[in-house]
Amino acid sequence: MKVAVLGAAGGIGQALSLLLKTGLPAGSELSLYDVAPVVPGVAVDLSHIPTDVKVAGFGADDLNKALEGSDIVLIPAGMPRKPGMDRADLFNVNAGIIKTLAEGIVASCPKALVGIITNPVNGTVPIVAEVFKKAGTYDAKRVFGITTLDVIRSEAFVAELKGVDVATVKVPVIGGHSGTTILPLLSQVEGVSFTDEEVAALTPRIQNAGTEVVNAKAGGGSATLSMGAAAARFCMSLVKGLQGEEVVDYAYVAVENGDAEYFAHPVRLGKNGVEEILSYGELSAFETKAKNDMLETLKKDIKEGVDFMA
Ligand SMILES: NC(=O)c1ccc[n+]([C@@H]2O[C@H](COP(=O)([O-])OP(=O)(O)OC[C@H]3O[C@@H](n4cnc5c(N)ncnc54)[C@H](O)[C@@H]3O)[C@@H](O)[C@H]2O)c1
Ligand SMILES: O=C(O)C[C@H](O)C(=O)O
Repeated sequence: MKVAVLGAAGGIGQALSLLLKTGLPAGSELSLYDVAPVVPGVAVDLSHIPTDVKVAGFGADDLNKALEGSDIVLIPAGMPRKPGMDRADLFNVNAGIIKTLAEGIVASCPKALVGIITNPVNGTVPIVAEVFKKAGTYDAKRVFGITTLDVIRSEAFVAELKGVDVATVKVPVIGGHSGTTILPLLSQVEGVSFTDEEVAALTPRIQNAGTEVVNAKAGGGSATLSMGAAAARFCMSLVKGLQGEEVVDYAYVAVENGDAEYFAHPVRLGKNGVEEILSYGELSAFETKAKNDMLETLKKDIKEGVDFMA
């Protein structure tokens, strides 16, 4: 199993690479790519951890070498937010980065499963899909926007609010990855119930959790450690799927006849990536309204990504 991390020298990239060095199955290869000159050093540093995962670092000119033969490519490359910015404000800078990296994937590992972290995820996932379509290598089952951070935050906040063991909490989160497009389905959390007031307070807390971190870091970036943990967890779901295990996880994927062209759903993962897009089930009246209200924003974000490649 070869996993490539593009943007591996950044805040997320380093945390994620550490977790993959210690968590990937024995015999795996971890390929670290970044335009920052520190990336070979990150690889050397990680290589001193005694696990059976081989690490190599690749600098700016070696994207193709970094990607060659990859089964999974994770992309946390690009600029993070500062206080006062929306994720959409990152589009102009990050769209070009994502396009270049997607072109590298076309050239070197067109069959890889690709997990996109770079914001704004609502628009960067369509860019990757459009690059692959242009090249004739698109397979909708292999392209994922990673929304696991919304899921793990929901688990943490629900456990904290209800005083239950976090290991037992499962919270479905659908939609997109910004503001109101993030829709936690609190009505479907098993074993606990919420008052209307709790739902009205917890839903925006989950939706604004990224901003909570951005403000707390006071200009020093956005979530990196929790995102590293989230991306590592999602990567392990992809790995298990590739190994033939049946896994269900949440991700922002292309959906036919869905609420929008791309929408985070529960998906059944397997050897080909998405084996089945599962229904998100019944929504409460609160969730139905929240979903209907955010669709215009989500569709606009998606169109921005598609139009960038037109
Ligand atoms: N999907 C999510 O839930 C989620 C969560 C947190 C952050 N993010 C996003 O992830 C991105 C990275 O955040 P971060 O905190 O790690 O930022 P960071 O600035 O710490 O790291 C970004 C890294 O990308 C590298 N980079 C820039 N251009 C590149 C290119 N063309 N090729 C390869 N590498 C390149 C930089 O050199 C840097 O090392 C941001 O866009 C941020 O908004 C997404
Ligand atoms: O909020 C951000 O800008 C980063 C990330 O999307 C998050 O949810 O933490």
